[in-house]
Amino acid sequence: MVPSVLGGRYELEGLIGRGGMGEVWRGRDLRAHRPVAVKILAPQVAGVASRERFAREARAAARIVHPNVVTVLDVGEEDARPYLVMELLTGRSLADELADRGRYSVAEACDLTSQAAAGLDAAHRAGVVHRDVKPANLHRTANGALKVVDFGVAQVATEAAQLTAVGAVVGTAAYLAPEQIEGRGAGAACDLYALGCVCYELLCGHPPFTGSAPELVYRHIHQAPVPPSRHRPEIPAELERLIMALLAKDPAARPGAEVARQVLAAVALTAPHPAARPPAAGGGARAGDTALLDVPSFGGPPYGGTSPGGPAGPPAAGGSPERRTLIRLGAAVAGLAVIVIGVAALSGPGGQSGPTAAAPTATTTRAETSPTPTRTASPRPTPATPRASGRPTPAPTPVRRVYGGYQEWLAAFDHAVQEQESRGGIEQGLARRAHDTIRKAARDLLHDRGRGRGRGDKGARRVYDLVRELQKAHRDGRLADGPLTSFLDAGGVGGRPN
Ligand SMILES: Nc1ncnc2c1ncn2[C@@H]1O[C@H](COP(=O)(O)OP(=O)(O)OP(=O)(O)O)[C@@H](O)[C@H]1O
Repeated sequence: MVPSVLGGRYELEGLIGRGGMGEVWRGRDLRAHRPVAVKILAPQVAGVASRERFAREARAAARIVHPNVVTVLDVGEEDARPYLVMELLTGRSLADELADRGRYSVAEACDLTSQAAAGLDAAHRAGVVHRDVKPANLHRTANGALKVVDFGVAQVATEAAQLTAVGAVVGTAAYLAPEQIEGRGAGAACDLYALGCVCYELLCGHPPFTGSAPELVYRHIHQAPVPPSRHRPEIPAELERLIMALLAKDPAARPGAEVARQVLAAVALTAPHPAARPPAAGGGARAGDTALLDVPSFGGPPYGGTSPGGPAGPPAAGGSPERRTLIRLGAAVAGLAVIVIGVAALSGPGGQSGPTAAAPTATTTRAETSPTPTRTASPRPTPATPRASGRPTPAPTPVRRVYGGYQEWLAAFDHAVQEQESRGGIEQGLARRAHDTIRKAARDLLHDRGRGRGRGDKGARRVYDLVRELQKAHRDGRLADGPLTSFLDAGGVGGRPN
């Protein structure tokens, strides 16, 4: 029996679902007058030790404020049953979606997994490990944002289970890292292993290992996964390398969440977008041969030597492959970021002034849903000053300072177009052209790979023309106010057209 009001504040309105740990209810915060979701721990996992641990984990989870992590609002206890109050999510879990629709397109799978990686990165930096990453704990909201739910709950379940059955492992066997199974500690790297399993499943329709629980245990520990491209030949090579690295048996050999996010976001951007370009029937050549991001290996200590269970630090210092990759990418994009800011400067009112908003305050449109933007541009960069010839001079603080790179800025641009499409207010043809231009520019940029200016320059100019076209469409009423115009306003590409 569950009381109808918890803590004198949260009124329960209806059961959303039941899991191994308890029940999730739709409710209302009577004090703040807003809808909430309430997770109530099942009695069998609500022993005294578990209750204390649950409260600790919930408080830790509440520290993670990120657009890709469900917001924990409160934690309490009623009749010896601990409960957790969260933001109420719209949409459905990826497990439900997978069951209904089967595998995802490469672009969509990478976009979703990159969002999950962003959430995990924020958690790991806050010292919180999820330990039960799986499609059922990844929730896609109605506006397309992905939220990781159930942080820290698995640890409570593990401890509760160990009280009753020595050696019991809690988690979903298909996503358990070898070190978790063997009880060698479940640090941040176990979330990366599970993320690799999830990405594999979104792409192939099934996780890397299947079978009964004992078979799964054996396979996670001893078997090499079948490369996902054997199931789906169009999987790009760099994506396959990432997935195989995430599935490394040795936790120290797995990449960190931020590296995973970058690779996934880059692949999502350049993989064929089903809405814009339906994939050719029957597969065909491996798209990975037009590699985007060179990620030769993920050797080295991705967690900077943190102990199991500790936070994932930034990429290892010195010459680790991860770091070299980032530096190479940075070198490749820096010149172009400057060009784009430069041309943006020309698009300001009158065509002469500096960029009106070269210092966006939000990273991507997804970040708008967060009460606290994840990264902010501070201090405000100095605007680029166009030369008399119209060619830009290098901007001292390029966009990449805010977006992490031109590639990422393009990804945010593309995402803004997608968001605008999902809300309406943009002509279909215009949206399709925008996706095509942005993705082609991203491909051209990677083609250059730091070899100096070439196709990437042309791509940057096409992006500039696209911005102009969108501004004109806004003036002509073919593009309504929304996520895309906000992006253009905030993204260092000139002021809103008059
Ligand atoms: N904040 C939320 N807002 C809306 N629905 C939610 C929220 N959190 C969880 N749910 C939904 O509630 C249902 C039950 O979730 P719960 O976490 O208890 O179970 P599970 O994840 O399916 O299983 P388990 O806890 O055993 O891993 C799921 O359908 C889940 O998508």
